[in-house]
Amino acid sequence: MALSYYLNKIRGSSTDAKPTQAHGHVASSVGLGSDLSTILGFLHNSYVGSSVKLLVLGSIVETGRRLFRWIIDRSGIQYCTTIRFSQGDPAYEWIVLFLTQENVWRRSREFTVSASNSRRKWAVRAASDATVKANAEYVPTYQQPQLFRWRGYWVEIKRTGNVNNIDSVTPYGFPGHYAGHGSSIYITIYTLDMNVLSELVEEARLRYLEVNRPNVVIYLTDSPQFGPSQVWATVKHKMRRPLSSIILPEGVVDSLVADAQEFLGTENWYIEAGIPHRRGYLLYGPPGTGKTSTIYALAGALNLEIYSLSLASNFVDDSYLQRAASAIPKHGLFLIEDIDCAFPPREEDEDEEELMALQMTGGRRRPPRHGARTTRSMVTLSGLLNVIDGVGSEEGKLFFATTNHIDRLDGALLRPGRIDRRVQYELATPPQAHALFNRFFPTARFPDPIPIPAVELAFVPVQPVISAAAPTVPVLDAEKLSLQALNGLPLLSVAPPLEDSSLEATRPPIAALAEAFATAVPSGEFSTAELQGYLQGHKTRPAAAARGVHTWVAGVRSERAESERRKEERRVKAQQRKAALAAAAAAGPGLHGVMGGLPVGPLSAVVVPVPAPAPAADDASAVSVNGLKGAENGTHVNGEKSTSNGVVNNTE
Ligand SMILES: Nc1ncnc2c1ncn2[C@@H]1O[C@H](COP(=O)(O)OP(=O)(O)OP(=O)(O)O)[C@@H](O)[C@H]1O
Repeated sequence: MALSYYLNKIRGSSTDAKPTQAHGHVASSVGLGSDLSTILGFLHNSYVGSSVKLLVLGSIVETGRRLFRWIIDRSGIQYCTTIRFSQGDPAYEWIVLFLTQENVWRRSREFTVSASNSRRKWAVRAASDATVKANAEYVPTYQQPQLFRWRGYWVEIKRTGNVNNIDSVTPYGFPGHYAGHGSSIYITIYTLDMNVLSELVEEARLRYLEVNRPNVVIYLTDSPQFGPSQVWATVKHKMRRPLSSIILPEGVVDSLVADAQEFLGTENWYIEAGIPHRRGYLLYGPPGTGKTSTIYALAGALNLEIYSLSLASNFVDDSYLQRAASAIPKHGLFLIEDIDCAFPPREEDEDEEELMALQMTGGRRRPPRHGARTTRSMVTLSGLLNVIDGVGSEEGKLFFATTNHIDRLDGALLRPGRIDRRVQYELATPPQAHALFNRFFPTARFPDPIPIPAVELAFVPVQPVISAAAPTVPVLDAEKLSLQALNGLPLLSVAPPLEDSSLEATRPPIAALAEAFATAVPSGEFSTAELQGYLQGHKTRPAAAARGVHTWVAGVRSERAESERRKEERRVKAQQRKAALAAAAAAGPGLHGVMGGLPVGPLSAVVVPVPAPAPAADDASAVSVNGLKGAENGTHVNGEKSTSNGVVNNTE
């Protein structure tokens, strides 16, 4: 009754009679029958009826869908396969390149733009004109699932992450939300054939190798923002460097390459001999002698990817190192640069560190840490050795370490099985200087000047040039000169009378200049990098480079002497401060502060004996701590004078 009343109301029935309470069974069944017919009639005629029908139909379809899904799941029928690629894993790189080449993100209308750099961003081509120089990269920030055809199969791509957050653009160009996890790409292939998936991944990998053929791929570690398993999150691509560009004593590079090649090709031998298939190399020597360059060139020659890690990074501890090593794929080259920073520093460095610690703690000595290690790395020696020995370094991995301080390394690291080969790098020798000069000035680009016959020179209409600074000689650019001579053109003065230009015009052959350069470079005094830096300043002027090298050598020597002097001064001062701070700490509560690295207190004064400084030419005076000049043998601290034997004069 009540229902029919309200239905009538909705239909605009004129019956306004209020529903009355039915009494008795008959009355109520009659009422129900009339309600039902009213409802049916209502459903038949109104839009509400259509909606209800739709609702029922939808429910049936959804139930059917769920039932179908349930049957598929239970019966184990696979109609598609999904795989996930996580950022930080090398396979992520392959698939991103693959998708970019397949033009999957073509519908994107949102991009992040960044200046081109060596970090790989699989950006889309913004300009249709290929001649437009790609100074910027346009990386799509499109997150919608994409469907495309590959070899006749439907493939669906999904990406995770907040793609609109430009700040969180990854080195790969795919933005995401990185609060503890990186971006992932899901690929679903609609086929029952599982092989198709692995074929797709293999094709992606091959394309990646092909694209990177001219490059060496270098994976670097990043702070663990991409999650615990994603350590090699930064990828760089460097042009391959030919092995011939590495200038080392005869045979060094070749034997390294041959050794590594042999290692990679003898996996079975290692297995049969029961020896872990890995090989460790240590390249050691002064900075700038070519250690890193050798490794990069070797990796390029052998088609290896480099996984480079610095132990000094503040997020690299034992467990991170372990994870990083085990994430390196087979035939990856694991590189640890400056491996010495996992070892205790030498005494003098320790002094400086201790001094800093004392200053930071206001003169109070910090309790020594357990293990008494003051290294700059969080990695322990045992952690490092475990990684070199352990699972992480097996599976055909080459392990390279570099150091400038082999003396700091523990013997345990250097034993065969961990480091199988050591290569010492030295400061440049004259033959290296010679080879470097030839590399800078190849005769193909700097042909020997064609000797001008005297009779021909007599007819050269040279403009006399008057200059106070330079001699008035015929000034001829070497290259133009030879060209003109070859073309039979009259020889003319073609350059202003700068000293360098005149030098170049009349220069001897490159071989003679290289010889002169090599003779002028003292053996074992300069690194190859330093010589390279010098020659870079004379890129097009071999004669000037050869002539100026004497002056350059003298200049660098005097700079070094000056820097040595300053270093010694600093060392002495540091020792004095250290002694003063130690004394202040020993003096106890009377002193309660440190100012400018020196202890200060309200009334107390401490005078401590300090080691006599090395006599400096410009500072023959007694030690001055606290900015006051000392007298005789005494040392002033807080304005008071000590006695010659260092006894404390306390003013209190
Ligand atoms: N032996 C060499 N042959 C060719 N180039 C060299 C050589 N040594 C140094 N260089 C050049 O000097 C620069 C620095 O070299 P590299 O980084 O390889 O030196 P390193 O020994 O690894 O130095 P560090 O110990 O400081 O890492 C590079 O540009 C490289 O081209």
